[in-house]
Amino acid sequence: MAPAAVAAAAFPFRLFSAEARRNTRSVRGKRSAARPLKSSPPPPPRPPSSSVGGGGAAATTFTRLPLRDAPESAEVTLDRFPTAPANPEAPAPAPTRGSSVQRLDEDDEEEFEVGVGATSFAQIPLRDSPDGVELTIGQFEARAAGRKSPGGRGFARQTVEHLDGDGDEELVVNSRDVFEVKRGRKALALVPEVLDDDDDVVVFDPDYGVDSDDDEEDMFPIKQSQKAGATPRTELGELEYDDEEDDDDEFVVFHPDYDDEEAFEDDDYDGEEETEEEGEEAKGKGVPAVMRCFDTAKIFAKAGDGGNGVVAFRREKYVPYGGPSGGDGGRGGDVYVQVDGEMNSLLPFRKSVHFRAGRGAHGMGQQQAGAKGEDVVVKVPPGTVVRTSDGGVELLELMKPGQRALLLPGGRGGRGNAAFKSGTNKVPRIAEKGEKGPEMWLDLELKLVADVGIVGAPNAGKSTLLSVISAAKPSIANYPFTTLLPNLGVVSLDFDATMVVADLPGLLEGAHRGYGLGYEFLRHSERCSVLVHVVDGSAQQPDYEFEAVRLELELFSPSLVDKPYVVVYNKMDLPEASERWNTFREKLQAQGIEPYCISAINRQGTQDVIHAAYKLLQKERQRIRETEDWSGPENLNHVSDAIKKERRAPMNEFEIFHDKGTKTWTVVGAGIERFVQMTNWQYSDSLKRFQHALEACGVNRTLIRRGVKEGDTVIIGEMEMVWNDEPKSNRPSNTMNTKDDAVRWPEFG
Ligand SMILES: Nc1nc2c(ncn2[C@@H]2O[C@H](COP(=O)(O)OP(=O)(O)OP(=O)(O)O)[C@@H](O)[C@H]2O)c(=O)[nH]1
Ligand SMILES: [Mg+2]
Repeated sequence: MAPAAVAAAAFPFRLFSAEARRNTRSVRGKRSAARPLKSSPPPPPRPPSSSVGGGGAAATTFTRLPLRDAPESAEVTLDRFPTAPANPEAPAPAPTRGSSVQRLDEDDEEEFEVGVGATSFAQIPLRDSPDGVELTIGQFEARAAGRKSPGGRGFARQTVEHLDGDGDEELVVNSRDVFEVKRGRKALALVPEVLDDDDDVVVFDPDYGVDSDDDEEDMFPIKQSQKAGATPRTELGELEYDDEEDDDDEFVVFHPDYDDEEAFEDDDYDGEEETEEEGEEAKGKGVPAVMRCFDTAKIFAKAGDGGNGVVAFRREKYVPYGGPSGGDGGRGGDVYVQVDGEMNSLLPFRKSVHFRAGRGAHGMGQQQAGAKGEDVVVKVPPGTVVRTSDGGVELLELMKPGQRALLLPGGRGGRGNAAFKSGTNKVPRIAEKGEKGPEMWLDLELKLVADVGIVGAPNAGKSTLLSVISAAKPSIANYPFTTLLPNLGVVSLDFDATMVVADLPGLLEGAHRGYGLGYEFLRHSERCSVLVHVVDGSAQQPDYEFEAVRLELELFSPSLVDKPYVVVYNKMDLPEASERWNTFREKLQAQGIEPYCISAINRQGTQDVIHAAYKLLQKERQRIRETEDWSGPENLNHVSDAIKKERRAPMNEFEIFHDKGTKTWTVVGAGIERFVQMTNWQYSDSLKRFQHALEACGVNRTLIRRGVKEGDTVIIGEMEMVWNDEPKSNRPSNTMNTKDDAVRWPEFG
């Protein structure tokens, strides 16, 4: 049943745009003709309408634009007015006119409905713009034919990119209709270029993040230029419907409330991507290229939506009244994050940004449940920290190869009508939609992971030591703070064993409070299993220096001083160092420490240090293994646990916000919003159940108590309704207690 018809039921709410809200992002049609463009920028600011475009493509072309926004039988005429071409010399395109109605398949996931009028077709001119400028290319009026029309005004906009100098190849990066209806809201339509099937014509789908596919990687950045604009024409004309063109177009119509900004929210391609070369230079000053490129990444993850449950009844020979047999939808696929020991950078995430698990299959007749959606595994290198992009909350720290976390659990499948059978309702005409899978943007950061950290005062010779024991080439100089960022080196031992050694910036007194450069890197040294403490033998008081650095470590974190460590007395080639060696050694021996002496620069004594450190490392690894066995595996699924918990939120926990100006009441509550999201309005029993739910969980009562008035708007999740004061007798009050209609609550989990 169409939502409009459902609305006629005698309940306090009249539905007017539930489906529109729900479908704000759905897309129908041929994807090949109009592929989402990943690297599209948000639309540029509108050019001043007075400036006439120059240098645009010679040809103005047309596309047919199906606008479907109507109840089934309504007819809408959409009049459109072609623009003045960007090139004033070129002839203006002929006005065209069209009117048609199209009914989309209700079972199709990608169908959409919009609450403004009827389906109609129109032609609008495309591609008459200079590069990268958003143009208003036509204006039109929309009205419903043969009935009192809501009336409205609209215009079409597009942004074009010319791919090469001679203008042969071009790309419509953003083309949409904007129309306003009387309520003062806006509706947007994204339209594809359909004249040819070339892949170079791409429509920017604001939901592209969710629909990404691998091809998108080939997209190139788009440079924005604000060179010119075009003049919109407002002259009226009639559009002609062109039968020749295929009408299997992809298009999106947004709900009136849909916000322009929001449409591009998922697009994290900020200026950096567009002007990669210059952008990075400017941004990354002073940061080594390797650090700024590969140590952070931003990705989008979405768990699969649950499949829909269906309504079906058994129809068999000799079984005259077969019961309900609609199966449940399958669960959506999950998103996992897993540590891959082979990876050592976040570089791959520059290319693939979107990770979407598959949606669950819909239920079928004969009580067959739909299949579960496919899981997706995001592979990250060891040492990856996962945070929410929004707010920077740390979610996971994934250090060891093989670690795996369930990050986003797939949406539950909707129940089919077989699940709604009860003693009082033997022919339930109701089924749920699948639950939406959660989605989020995530920031990944790769932390330094080294087995051994070289610590010590500035200028002690830490980098020199690393340079002689590994192939690393850190900068070495005779002044403090030569090392600004940690250097990593892989040390190979004789017996085919390796360890990763980090040379850290020098530690000063006060480092634990942020003095010097050491603070950031003390955090890194927390991840090392073993420390090598280098002491400058040529210092005035080497033992005092040693104590000071130990104290800094302790003040920063007691766990650091508890780490096994090796003390290395350096610069033994210098006379002042060798003179003080014995005193130093005795002092440390008194504390139970056996120091090593080396001349890093001459590579003397360094092998002993390596072996000593490696021995400690092996012991430490063994210890970690044992304690891990004892403490059991870490629970890495707390993010999905939290999401699952929220899914169980009771429906009667909600808050109501009232906006007096717009007479809007917004009901906010995870439980009730989930209920709304899973309600499938195409089934006749759904509205009844929904109304019962509102009664039972106290939404109606609370609204009445707070003074809701006839005609006020009530919004719950994706559902928007108008409050209707009904005569008492029609109120569905106490329906919970009536016999004929037991309310079945959604099962959470
Ligand atoms: N004579 C002598 N000089 C050394 C030795 N090891 C390092 N040096 C010198 O000490 C100075 C500092 O060396 P680095 O390796 O840069 O010291 P660092 O500890 O990394 O210093 P920061 O990075 O500034 O904390 C350089 O001039 C080195 O040549 C050594 O064994 N003998
Ligand atoms: Mg150094």
